[in-house]
Order: sequence, then structure tokens, then C-alpha cells
Amino acid sequence: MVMVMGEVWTKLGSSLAGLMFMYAMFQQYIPYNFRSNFEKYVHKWVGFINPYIQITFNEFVGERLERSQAYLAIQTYLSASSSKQAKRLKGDLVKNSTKLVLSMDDHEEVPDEYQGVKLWWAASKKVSKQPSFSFYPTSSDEKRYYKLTFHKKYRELMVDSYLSHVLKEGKEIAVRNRQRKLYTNSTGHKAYWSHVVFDHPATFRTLAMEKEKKEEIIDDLITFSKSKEYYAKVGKAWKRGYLLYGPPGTGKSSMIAAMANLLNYDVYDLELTAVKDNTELRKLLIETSNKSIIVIEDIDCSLDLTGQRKKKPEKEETEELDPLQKKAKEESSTKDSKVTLSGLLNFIDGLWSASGGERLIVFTTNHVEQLDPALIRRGRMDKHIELSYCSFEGFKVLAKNYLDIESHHLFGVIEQLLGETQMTPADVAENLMLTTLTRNTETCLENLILALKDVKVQTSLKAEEEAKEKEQTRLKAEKKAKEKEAELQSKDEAKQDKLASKDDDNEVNKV
Ligand SMILES: Nc1ncnc2c1ncn2[C@@H]1O[C@H](COP(=O)(O)OP(=O)(O)OP(=O)(O)O)[C@@H](O)[C@H]1O
Repeated sequence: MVMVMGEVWTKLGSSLAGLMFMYAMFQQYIPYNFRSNFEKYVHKWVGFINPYIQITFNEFVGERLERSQAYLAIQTYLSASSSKQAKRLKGDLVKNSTKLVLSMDDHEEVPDEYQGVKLWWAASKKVSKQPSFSFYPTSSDEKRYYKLTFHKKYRELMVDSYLSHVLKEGKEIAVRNRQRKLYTNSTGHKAYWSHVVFDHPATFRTLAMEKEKKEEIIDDLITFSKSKEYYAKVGKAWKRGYLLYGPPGTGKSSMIAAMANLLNYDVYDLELTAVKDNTELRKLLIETSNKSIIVIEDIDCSLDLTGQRKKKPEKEETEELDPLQKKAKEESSTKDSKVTLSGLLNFIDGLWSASGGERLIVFTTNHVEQLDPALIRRGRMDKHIELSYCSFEGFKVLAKNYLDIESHHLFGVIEQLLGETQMTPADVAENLMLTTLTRNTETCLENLILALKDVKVQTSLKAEEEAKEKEQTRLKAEKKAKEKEAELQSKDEAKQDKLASKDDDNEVNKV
């Protein structure tokens, strides 16, 4: 048996060697024209009897050999099935991606199925016959491609539907895996966005806020992100405005980070004071990518009601800076910036704002009442969200985040005190943070109770003072009014006396 197998292998080996030899002879001695005609007819003949269709997707396309977007999308699409089915894989960290993309190695094949139809993807490469001047073949000598094979009776389904599905899925996976960025506008010769990796840990789960309100916002955001067709149908640009308002430390910035993390969007933090004029503002808008949140924080500090620029209070701004920073700040604040309210309104919903899509525009403010109604009317700022002082429900979220507890015998006191006082989630969180130092939940909650009691005392003292001031002002006004009344009365009396004496004189004259 072993002898017979040995003979078969020997015969097979020598036949293969013979075939290879003939092929080499064919390549070397048969003229190119004849060879290409021969290959053409072989392909035609094979195509005639072969019921399968093949489509090739090259890695580099065009005259400038740019990386094909289709190839990249297919690579990403296949990464999931490749990692499960292929035996030889390649791992690569694709640009802007947070995850390692696993793709099948050359000459591997994986099956796929679409609407019950079976098809095959193969990874392959052509090695260029161009003479290479370097000792080793360079990577540009190898042209990689994916080959899709399917039965010809599914041609329509594959071309019309399956390929779009692959490209869409591939792009969506790439978006999910992409490294998100936090952009900020800078000025130089002209305005531009510079960026860092966006890595904020806030999520809706960690936000201290009422459950119902949170769910409503999450629903709104998800509905928006899935409404491409709806926006197209009603003829509106695919964007949505959010106005977040409330006192400092109530979580406006945290909510923006949670939004970006939920939807997987980039964040563009637009500093209006650094934008020269409306044209520059428009240019910055055009440069933003889809799937992004454009944020203007403290909008009330950037524009006043008439649309003229306002300078931020200089004392507050420069107090903590070193001399160099102060100088830079002064230079930038004296720069003549001419962004107007109408420029900003154009930025939000002018024609240019419709370029691209899937964008959220978020304004934050501590003083909603100071904003121009035109700027925040529904339609521009579609959703107004108030972030307020910490409620008991909000506190429970923070207690779970910071202390990992859902109930405690001190919760009752805290609930009562939170109902009687106004403490921001930032301050509550600050008190709960102490646990990492004390490593004691009880002490930590007691500290919070002390802080809340302190706030309560301060608030009632302030209220008393305010009431006193009010009373004093009222008394002063009353006194003033009385004095004025007395003055008027005495003037009136003097007038009456004068008239009376005049009448007496007239009588005397008559007599
Ligand atoms: N609602 C909240 N839920 C969870 N943490 C919060 C919340 N509000 C504030 N914090 C905590 O306080 C810190 C400051 O909050 P944040 O910067 O989001 O407030 P803000 O309203 O944007 O303040 P400002 O108006 O001063 O910019 C955050 O880093 C976070 O730890």
C-alpha cells in the first residue's frame, strides 16, 4: 500500500513538474501577441462553460494609485467572518481605528451568505512583472485584490443589492471602530481645526439626572441618528440643535461627552472668540465631518442680544494666568472679531449648514434668559434641556458611580436635605470622591450631609439677608414717598395761601 502511494505521488510530482516546464516554455518562447490571444480565447471558453461570475476589487485604483475605499470597506466587512473562518490571518491597525483589523491572508477564501445565496470571497495578489531596481521586491510590486465569486443566476441580486450591503456594513463597522477626535479651532494665517483623541469617559449611565429625562434624550438622539431618509423626505438638512442650560457644575459638558459616546460622533469645540468673521465661521463649518457634534460653550459670553461681540470679563479670565499667557490672551481678545448674530444664525441653518449631514449643534449657557430668542427658537435649537441642581435620583446615580452603593441608612437624611437645598451634581460628586481617601462609605456620606447642612445654613442666612435688604429698600422707598408727599402737600398749601391772599387783595381793591 505504501509502495503504491509512493508511486502515485512520484507520478503526480513528475506530471506537475512537466506542466510547469511547459508553462515556462510557453511564457518564454511564444510571442506576446499570440499568447494574449490564446489567453483571451481560453478565458472565453472557460467563461462559456463556467457558471460562476467573478468580480475583482483592487487595493489601489486610478492613475495616482489611491487606496480604494471599496477595498477598505470590504476588508472591514470581511474582518468578522475572516477571523472566524480563515486559517491564515493578517492583523493591522488601520488609520483612525481603535481596533486591530484582522483580514484573511493572501490566497485564503471565506464563504458568505446573502438572502440564502452562497458566495465566496478570496484574497489574492498579482506580482508585477515589471523589473524591480531594488534587490528585494518592493510592496508596490504586489497588487492585492479581493475576488468575489457567485453563481451567474444571482448576478442581479449580487450587483444591485449585496455589494451595496457589503459597502454600507463595512463603512458602519469602520465608523464604530474609528478613533474619535476632539477638535478645536485655532487661528493662524487662516482658521483651522486642530485635534486630539477624544477619550471622555462620561456616558448617560454615569450622568446624574432623572431616569425619564435621560431616556427621553437618549431616544431623541437615537431617532435622529437613524432618520437620514426622514430628513431627506421632508426636505430638511440632517441636523439637530440642542440648547443645554443651567448653573455651572450641573453637567452640561458631561452631557455633550455622553452624547458623543452614545452616537460615536466627533466633537468640534468651537471657540467663537477666536473666529475672525462670518466668512471664517462658514469655512470652519464646511470643514467639519459628518457624524459630529459642534459645540459652542457659554454662548452668552460670546454674543450679546444685538449680535455684537462681547468681551469676557478680563479680571476673571486673566487672574490665574502667568504673564506670558496673559499677554497672549490680551492679544487674542483685542483681535478685531466680527462674527455677528446673523452670521451665527447662518452657521446654524443657512444653506452651507446643509453640506454633509448627521450633525448636532449644541449651545451651552448658564444664563438662558440673556440669549436672543431668535438664536434659540424651536427649529434652530430643537431641544432645550435644563440641567439643574442635584435631585435625590441624581444623587443615587452618583452614589452608585462613586461608592458602588444603591441604598444606605443615611439616604433618607440626604434625600430630605437635597429637597431643602440647592447643590450642584459637581459639588455632590466632589464630596463622594472623598471615599478614595477615607475608603469609608459612611464617613463619605456623613461629609456630604455636613456639606448639605452647611449649604442649607448659608442659604437661609442669605435669604434672611436678602429679606432684610428688601425690607430696608422698602422702608427707604416708603420714607422717600412720604417725604415727597409732605413736600407736595406743603407746596400745595403754600399755593393755596398765595391764592387766598391774592383774593383778599382783590376784595380790598374792589371795596
Ligand atoms: N449631572 C452630572 N452627572 C454626573 N457628574 C456630574 C454632573 N454634573 C457635574 N458632574 C461632575 O462635575 C464635573 C463638572 O461638570 P460639567 O463640566 O459637566 O458641568 P457644566 O455644567 O458643564 O459646568 P460649566 O457651566 O462650569 O461648564 C464633571 O466632571 C462631573 O464629574
